[in-house]
Amino acid sequence: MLRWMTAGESHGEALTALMEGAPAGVAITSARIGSALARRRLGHGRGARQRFERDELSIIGGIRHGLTIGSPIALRIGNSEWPKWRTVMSADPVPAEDLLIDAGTGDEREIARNRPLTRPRPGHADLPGALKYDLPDARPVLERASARETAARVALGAVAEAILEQIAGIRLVSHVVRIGEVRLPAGAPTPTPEDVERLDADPVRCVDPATSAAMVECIDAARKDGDTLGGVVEVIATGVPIGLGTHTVAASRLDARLAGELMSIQAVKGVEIGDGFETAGLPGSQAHDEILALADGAVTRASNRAGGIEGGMSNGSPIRVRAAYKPISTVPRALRSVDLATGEPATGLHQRSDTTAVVPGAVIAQAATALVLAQALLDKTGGDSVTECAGNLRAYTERIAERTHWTA
Ligand SMILES: Cc1cc2nc3c(=O)[nH]c(=O)nc-3n(C[C@H](O)[C@H](O)[C@H](O)COP(=O)(O)O)c2cc1C
Ligand SMILES: C=C(O[C@@H]1CC(C(=O)O)=C[C@@H](OP(=O)(O)O)[C@H]1O)C(=O)O
Repeated sequence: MLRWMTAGESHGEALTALMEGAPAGVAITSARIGSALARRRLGHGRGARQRFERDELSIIGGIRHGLTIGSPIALRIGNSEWPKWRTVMSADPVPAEDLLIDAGTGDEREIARNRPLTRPRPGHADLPGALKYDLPDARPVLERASARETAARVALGAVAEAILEQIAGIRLVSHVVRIGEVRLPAGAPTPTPEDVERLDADPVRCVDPATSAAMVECIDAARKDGDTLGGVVEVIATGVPIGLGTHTVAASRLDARLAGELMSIQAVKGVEIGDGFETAGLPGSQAHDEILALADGAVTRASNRAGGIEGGMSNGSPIRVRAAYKPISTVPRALRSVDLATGEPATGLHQRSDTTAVVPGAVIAQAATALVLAQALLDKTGGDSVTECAGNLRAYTERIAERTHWTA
């Protein structure tokens, strides 16, 4: 079974990403993983940190000469800003005087880094985390809650996309469909994997230039107003064979697995499969995707409102999922809070923040989707090598083609 895990803190030395269960023979390079990491850094609405921080990728294990070798894949994403955080985030104890609020440098940013974080931000992990883990300072909580962790998941997502592509020809694309109140109009074209370069070039990863301009304006207005924004992203996977996931075990349903993984992304508060929320209001006669033809393994449907999943299984149509991001909780126009050290009224901590995470959020949602689809694909095909997995998939699809070959 394909499994993955990440470790590391936002301002720590590095993030670590581990993947177990990838077959041997998947072509993947640090350039390909690096370009996924670079894509996550694109987009209008992020704060200063994205401009100066660099992801320093190294492949530690599981890949040799550009091919996976079947062993666990280990990736390290070093943080170029580590020297500034070496004391605050030291794993070993440090002398108390080094952690004084003003360690003598007189540098305001240095002072801010060292100060205990006792003014929890409503919407962030600070308050429940500090109380649950019995910590006087929310620093350790926000360090791990931070979406910096998504760099590790995006790196793993690049491996997952290579697995999907090389075994089954499955490809993914992600885009932004809403930021604040600005929405992609109904009827706008749905992007395909061929549109990736164009989407990368757009400041808000939007297919429609007029909507993109309105989204940029909306982000700029929020920033000027000391506020933050949320929005909605969509991920589309094409070339998915029938039968990934299962109706037989609740937790193994493909839609359940996708929803769980997407919901695990920082700030995601809603997941939609296909037109889930809209179809809730339609009569059944208009809500489903009529089957127009079934021949030699190919299914023709009148629509794809189900987002390519029926009964917890892929149905051969493109998979289409959406994730709703809430607005960033470090609101410059700080929200009311209570100081954890004194119990006195305070305002939530604010040093710097993104205005919106929706644009990188699309890329992160794509990685999450790729990981779940790769896991479901390998569940279906089994196999220790790409050749074996692809052969098993071929035998299965040939059987479906055989079953749906109608002779007069
Ligand atoms: C790409 C990305 C960037 C984010 N940047 C910030 C930020 O600058 N400030 C902030 O308060 N939250 C930011 N968040 C959201 C927090 O990480 C998230 O709200 C927090 O961990 C609490 O988790 P929850 O919102 O899922 O409940 C970001 C999220 C993502 C996906
Ligand atoms: C570093 C990243 O995102 C960070 C995620 C984040 C948060 O609270 O989630 C808060 C911000 O960091 P800071 O509080 O240090 O300014 C973002 O920059 C990244 O995505 O690479």
